[in-house]
Amino acid sequence: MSAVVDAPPVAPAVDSRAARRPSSLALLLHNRPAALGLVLLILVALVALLAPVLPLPDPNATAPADRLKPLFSPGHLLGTDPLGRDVLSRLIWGTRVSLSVGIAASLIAAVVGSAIGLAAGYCGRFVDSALMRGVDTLMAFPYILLALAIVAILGPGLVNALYAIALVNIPFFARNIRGVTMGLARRDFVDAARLSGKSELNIVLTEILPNVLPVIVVTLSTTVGWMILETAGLSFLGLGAQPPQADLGSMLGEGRRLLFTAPMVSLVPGAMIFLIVVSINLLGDGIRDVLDPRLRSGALARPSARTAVDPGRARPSRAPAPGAVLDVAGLRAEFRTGSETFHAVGGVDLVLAPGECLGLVGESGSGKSVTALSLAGLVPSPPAHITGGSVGFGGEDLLDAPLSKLQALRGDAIAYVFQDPLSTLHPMMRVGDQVMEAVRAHRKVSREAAEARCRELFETVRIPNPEARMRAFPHELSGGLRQRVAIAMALANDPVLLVADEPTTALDVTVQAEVLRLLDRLRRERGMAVLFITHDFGVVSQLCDRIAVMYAGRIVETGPVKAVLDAPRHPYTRKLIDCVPVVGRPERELAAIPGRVPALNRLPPGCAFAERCERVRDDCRRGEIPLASVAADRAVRCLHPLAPGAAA
Ligand SMILES: Nc1ncnc2c1ncn2[C@@H]1O[C@H](COP(=O)(O)OP(=O)(O)OP(=O)(O)O)[C@@H](O)[C@H]1O
Repeated sequence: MSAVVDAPPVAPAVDSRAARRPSSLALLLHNRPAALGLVLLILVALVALLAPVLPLPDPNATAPADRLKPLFSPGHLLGTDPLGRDVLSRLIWGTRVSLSVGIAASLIAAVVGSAIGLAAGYCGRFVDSALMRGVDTLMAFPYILLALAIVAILGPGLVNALYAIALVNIPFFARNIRGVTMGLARRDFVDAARLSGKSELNIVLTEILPNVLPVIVVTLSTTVGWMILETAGLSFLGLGAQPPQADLGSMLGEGRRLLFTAPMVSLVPGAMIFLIVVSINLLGDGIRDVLDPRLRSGALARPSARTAVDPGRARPSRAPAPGAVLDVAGLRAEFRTGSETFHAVGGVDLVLAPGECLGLVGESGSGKSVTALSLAGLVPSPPAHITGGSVGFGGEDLLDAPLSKLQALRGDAIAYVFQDPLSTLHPMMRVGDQVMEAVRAHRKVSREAAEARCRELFETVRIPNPEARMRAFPHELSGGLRQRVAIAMALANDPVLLVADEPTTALDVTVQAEVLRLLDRLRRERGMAVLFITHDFGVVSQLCDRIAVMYAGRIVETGPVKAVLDAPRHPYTRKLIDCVPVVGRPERELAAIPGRVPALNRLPPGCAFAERCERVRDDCRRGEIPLASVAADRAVRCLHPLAPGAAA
């Protein structure tokens, strides 16, 4: 048994720190701007809360003899205002008032607005129309005019300003929450709750509300600052806090007339408003990041145009495979989220000859898609990083190629077809236009020529009545037709390599058989190499020349399809094949594979399948296990492989 590939060892990554999920507070504090906002806000709130016990002069006690004292005067650290009142004392008491009013108004707006949004979004129809027309009416007036009108009716005063600010902000919450609720109300888990006999109110409170809550909290955290500003605005206009009570807005208003002679009187409350609003906004952004796991993992961050490749990555030591279309060696990719690292691809080798079809199979999460997407740098970074290996294509290593080269190859020499065309096709564009766009992205051709090419492609993939179908939108086509459109798009520029990631999983068996026949015909006619990702051994045996079985990010067995399926050598391949039902053999026992795939952030040393393997011995758990040649064009990553004659 000779070693085919000496892959660098997988780090025995049992890092207990990495395995722990960081708490929300830890994540919040990890975000520096948010942590700064939190600290500032806590400081301001603490000082405001402690106002009654701090040794401050009476904020409302006037002393005309002490009027407009400058900063750092004895007994008046921040000076005095035109009535001789201590500015520091008024600032602290005013901050207390402004914070309370801003937070109270936000809470009222959040509770009432969210209740309206939940009711409108969940009930729909008449309730939605009635509630939303009311909300639209509120939104139709400029907010400050509306607040002025409300205060004019109720009379000036801080409490009335609070009601006014809360009221004008209700539509903001109502609209946001209605939108989110409408999306959730049509989801399967809500139908399941209804089927379980839950009442509508119960569904709203236990199914919808918990899902909406992060949105409410995020909206709240970002609007408190805004409401403090609005309260200050009303007080500035003399409609909020009434003399002698201090709040930040009224202090600003009082200092306005002395802006040039005694600027500190207005600059001090202005600076405090700025500080509070900035710290709340920084904190609000941090809370949003923590509450949304997609933001935390980087999934919502705009991914860079290519997967990040570590500059000092481990390079393969083997010679390039002669004549191969694709020559992947020692490919390693990982996801870094927070303090955790998931080793999704751990040293994969793949070689594809022109016109060859290689089936990449393995359980869900084994790293098939990440491998396939890494070829053209399509795994989103953050959080992905390619940490090792090479991707030989067209005589160069694509991991070293500049972005412009990758962009020129994508959709041209390397094309992809995915499982769900509905999510990859543009919902608002006619399918013909999308295929034409794919052609024109890489070829300088006229619209007429692109249209003719599109028609030709639709005929190639056997879409009936191509003229009419070209004008259809994706949702107007059946699943099978949509997948044919996706294949036509992939073929638009005669790719040398087609990567098909479970392209038939969502289709029924008859359509699946048609699409497979189509792919088989196309690759034979065009000499196109196909990397076909699937869970389905039936599909592999029908379409592929060779098979590569993946487990926990590594190829564990590879060889010609018939040889591997007839007599698998790796116990994992054997188990996978045993899980497949065979028509006409009801007596055959279907054995589920016991145990689970190991966590990719805690891969064990040695064989990753050891825990689930009946043939495991001590040496399996020690050190690196190479992918070793066991016959012509066959290799297995196992120290104790099955005997060659052990037929499946
Ligand atoms: N954006 C991501 N952040 C963190 N981990 C990810 C991300 N994308 C994929 N992974 C992880 O990488 C591993 C490999 O995923 P991949 O999609 O390649 O599996 P797969 O074999 O194609 O599975 P399936 O057959 O279900 O599509 C999985 O454990 C997955 O959880």
